[in-house]
Amino acid sequence: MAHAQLAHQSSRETIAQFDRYVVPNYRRYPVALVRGENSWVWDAEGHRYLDFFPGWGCNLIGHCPPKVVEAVREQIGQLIHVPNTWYMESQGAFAQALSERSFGGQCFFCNSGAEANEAAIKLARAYGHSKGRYKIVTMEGGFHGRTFAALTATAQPKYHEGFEPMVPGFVYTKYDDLEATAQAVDDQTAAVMVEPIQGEGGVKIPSPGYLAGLRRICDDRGALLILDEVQTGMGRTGEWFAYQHSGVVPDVLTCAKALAGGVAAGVMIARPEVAEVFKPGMHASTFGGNPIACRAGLATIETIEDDGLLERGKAIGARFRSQFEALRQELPEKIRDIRVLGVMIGLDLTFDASDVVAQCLSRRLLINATHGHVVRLLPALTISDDQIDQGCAILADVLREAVI
Ligand SMILES: Cc1ncc(COP(=O)(O)O)c(C=O)c1O
Repeated sequence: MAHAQLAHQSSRETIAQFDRYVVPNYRRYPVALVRGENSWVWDAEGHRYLDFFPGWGCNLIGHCPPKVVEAVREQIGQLIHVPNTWYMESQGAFAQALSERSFGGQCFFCNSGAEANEAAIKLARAYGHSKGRYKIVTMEGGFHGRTFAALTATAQPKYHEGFEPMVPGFVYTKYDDLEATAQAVDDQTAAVMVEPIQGEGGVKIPSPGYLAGLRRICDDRGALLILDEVQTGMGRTGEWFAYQHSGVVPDVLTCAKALAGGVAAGVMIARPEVAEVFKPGMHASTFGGNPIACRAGLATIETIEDDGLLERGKAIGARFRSQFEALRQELPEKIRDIRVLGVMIGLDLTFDASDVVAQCLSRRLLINATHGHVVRLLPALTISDDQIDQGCAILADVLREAVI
C-alpha cells in the first residue's frame, strides 16, 4: 500500500522495507534520519546527531537552510518543472551568478556530479573531434562518478571491477606529478581532467604550483583543462571554487553536491569558445536546470554572500586544524597527517578508520572515512564554534580509546 502521508515509523520498520524493496548497492548505517536543522539531524526515534559530514557534502550550508527552503516552497507552488525547450528566468539568473563567480563561462545544467563530468568529457571530445583529439587524461586515485565515462575517468580499478570493458580513450597518470602528466599528454589528448583536491581519494591537497603546471602542459599541447569541482566547489575551500586559490583558470569546470543547498543539481561551466561546439541536440538533460534546483542554487549563493560564509569557512578550517594539531601532539602514533582547506578536512590515521566512524556514530557524531585510513569531514559553513568543539571532543575521545 502506498501512502502520500508518511506513517512516521521506526528505523527498524524502514530498514525492513529497504531489505525487501530497495536494491542493496549501498552499505547503510542502521538508522533512519527524519529531520535536520543546520548541523543537527534527528533519527526516527528522536535521537539527535551532530553532523560533520552533512549529506555527503551536499548540505554545505547546513540542513534545511532557511532561504533555500523558502525559495523551493515558493517555486514548487508556481511551476515544478520546465523542460529545456523553454526559457526560464531562474536558470538564466543562476547561470549568470555562477559565471560571474567563476571565469565568465557558459553553463550546462544537470542533476549530479557524474552527469556534469559526462557533459565535460563529451564536450572535450566534441571540441577536439576535428583535430583527432579524443583522449582524456585523468589521475590515479581520482573520483569522478559512477556513470560509464565518469567511472572510466575514475582511475581506481576497484570501481571498474565487474563492469569491464570500460570506455576507450582514457589515459591514467599520477596525481601531483607534472612530469608524469607531461608524458601522458600527446597530440591526441582532448583534455586533462583533475580534482583540485582529491576528495574521495583521501583529501589529498596537491603541491603549490600543480594546477599552474597542468595549465602549462595543456596550453603547450593544445589540450583542455577540466577541473572536477563537484566536491570542492561552491565555497567549500574558502573561495567559490578551489582553483581560485591558484590563479589558474580552467577551460571547463564541473560542480554538483553543494551547488543548490542540498537540492539535486549539477553544472558544467565552459569557456564560451569551447561551449559553442555543443549544438542543439548534441547533449541534454530532462531535469537539468529545472526551476526548483535553480531557485535553490540562487538562494544558496545569497546565503553564502549575505552571511559571509567564504570567510567563515576559512575560520572553521583553522579551528579544526588547531584542535587536530593538538591531538596529533598527544597521539603521534595514531595521526599521520592533517589536511585542511576551508571546510574540506582530512585526518590521515595510521590505522583503518571504519571503527572510528562506528564509535563516533554510537556517540551521535556523524563523520566519514575514505581510502581506509582517512577520516573525512565536510562540515557545514554554518556550523558554530561550540559544535566544532563538541564534535572534536568526541572524535578525540574515540581516537584516544582506539586500539591499534
Ligand atoms: C570529485 C567528485 N566528482 C564526481 C562525483 C560524483 O558525483 P555524484 O555522486 O553526484 O554523481 C563525486 C562524488 O563524490 C566527487 O567527489
